[in-house]
Order: sequence, then structure tokens, then C-alpha cells
Amino acid sequence: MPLLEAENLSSAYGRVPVLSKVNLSVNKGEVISLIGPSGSGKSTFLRVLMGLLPPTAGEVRIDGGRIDYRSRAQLRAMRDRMAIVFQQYNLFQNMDVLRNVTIAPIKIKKRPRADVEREATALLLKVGLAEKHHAYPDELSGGQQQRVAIARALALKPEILLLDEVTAALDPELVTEVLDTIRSLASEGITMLIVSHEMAFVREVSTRVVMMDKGQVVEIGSPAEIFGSPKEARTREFVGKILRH
Ligand SMILES: Nc1ncnc2c1ncn2[C@@H]1O[C@H](COP(=O)(O)OP(=O)(O)OP(=O)(O)O)[C@@H](O)[C@H]1O
Repeated sequence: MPLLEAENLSSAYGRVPVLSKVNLSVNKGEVISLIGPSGSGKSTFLRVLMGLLPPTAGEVRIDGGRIDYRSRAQLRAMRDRMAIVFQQYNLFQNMDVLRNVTIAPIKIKKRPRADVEREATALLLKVGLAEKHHAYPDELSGGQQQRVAIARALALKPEILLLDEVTAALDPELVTEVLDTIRSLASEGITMLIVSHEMAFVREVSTRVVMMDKGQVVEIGSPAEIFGSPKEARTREFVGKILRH
């Protein structure tokens, strides 16, 4: 059974429709990338999956169970199984790196500090920041801050990690270090949904690629299919434009 499914999922900001009948199923261990033109609804799709925006039609299922977006308990349970990292890393400026990573598991999940700090140390090593436990965000580069944000998300032990254009705000020379971190998470088998404009990276790391346009899923395929022999004209056009860049 898929870990996460969206079936005929539609959503809107107020009266403006943004997602229209989106279907996707995500199996455990998959790395699925969402691509498509600006404004095609990729971020909105992640927001609905994270429970930040309700569907207007259709449904989301986790382990086969339909999420009732009117139930606070169900939303909380859903968010407990996922973590999202945004383009803006939004670290707590008045806390050092270790505290940024440990605060939610300690304060919200009420887990023992010693366990959480031990895990955080391992996570900071994994994202290449073992030396930076006691640095403050303003002492770090954008790439380092984004890696702290990824460690902070992983500290919540999500079953699915959602990454929303996490390298888009970074200077080009800092993008690689963040992509390297994501690549190593992918090789560990963490289930991920990625929105990214880094097409070479998407092609390399994804198990499947979802092409979106105007709030709809246009095509889903392997990276080789989507980038090498897309079936749909809109995919061909988008991929062609991007690859010519
Ligand atoms: N908070 C909001 N309120 C109203 N409309 C919004 C809001 N956020 C996004 N939109 C609109 O919803 C549509 C889809 O936006 P979304 O951010 O999901 O697209 P995207 O594919 O992620 O684009 P990008 O690659 O530029 O981030 C766009 O037309 C956008 O203007």
C-alpha cells in the first residue's frame, strides 16, 4: 500500500482554484520531484499534503486512511509524520544551531533532552555541520543555514520529507553543498517529495518525476522518460526550455 496518496485532489486560495484533480501515490523510499512552470501549483500541493491548506475536493490518504482536514487531531497526526523545509530557512536567530535542531523534539514532542541532543549531533554530522553546534544563524552562510533547517526537519523523524525549493534563495556556489546533503538522504532511503528547479539534480536523484502545469498533473514518469522522451507536449516544451537554459 502506498504511504501517501492524493486522489482527484483540488484546492484553492479563497475562490481562486489552484490545484485540479491531482493524482499521485508515493511509496515508502521514493524520491519524487515536482517540476513545472512557475505558478503551476507545486508548492500548493506540498502545502495541502502538509495540512497547511485544505482540499476543496478529492482526498489525501496516509497508509490508506483518508485524512479529514476538519479534524485537528487528524491534521496533527498527519503533520507528525511529515516535515517540510522551505526556500527561506527561518531559523530561530536567538538560538544556536544545536538548540534550533533540538527545540521542537524537546518542547513539542516532550522527548528527553539527552536523547534528542545525541540524535541532533548525529544529524549535524550528516549535514556536514559537526563543528557548528554553538554557532548562531547569523554566523553561518545561507547554505549552512539551510542544512541546519534540514537537520531540524529530520530531528522530528518524519516518514516523509517535503523540500520546497530549498536551494532557490542560495548563491550558486552554495547550492551544491545543500544538494549533496539531499542526495545522501536519498541514498539512505528517506521518502522525499521535492520541488526544485535544479533539473540535473532532479534527473539524477528522483525515482519518479511529476510534471505539473496550471494546477494539474500533466505527466508522471521516470527521469529518463520525462527528460528523455516526454509523452506530453507541455512536458516537452517545459523540459526543452529548461535544458536549453
Ligand atoms: N497565499 C496565496 N494566496 C493566493 N494565491 C496564491 C497564494 N500562494 C500562491 N498563490 C497562487 O497559486 C498559484 C500556484 O502557486 P504555487 O506557489 O503553488 O506554484 P508553484 O508551482 O510552486 O510556483 P513557483 O515555482 O513559482 O513557486 C499561483 O497562481 C500563485 O499566484
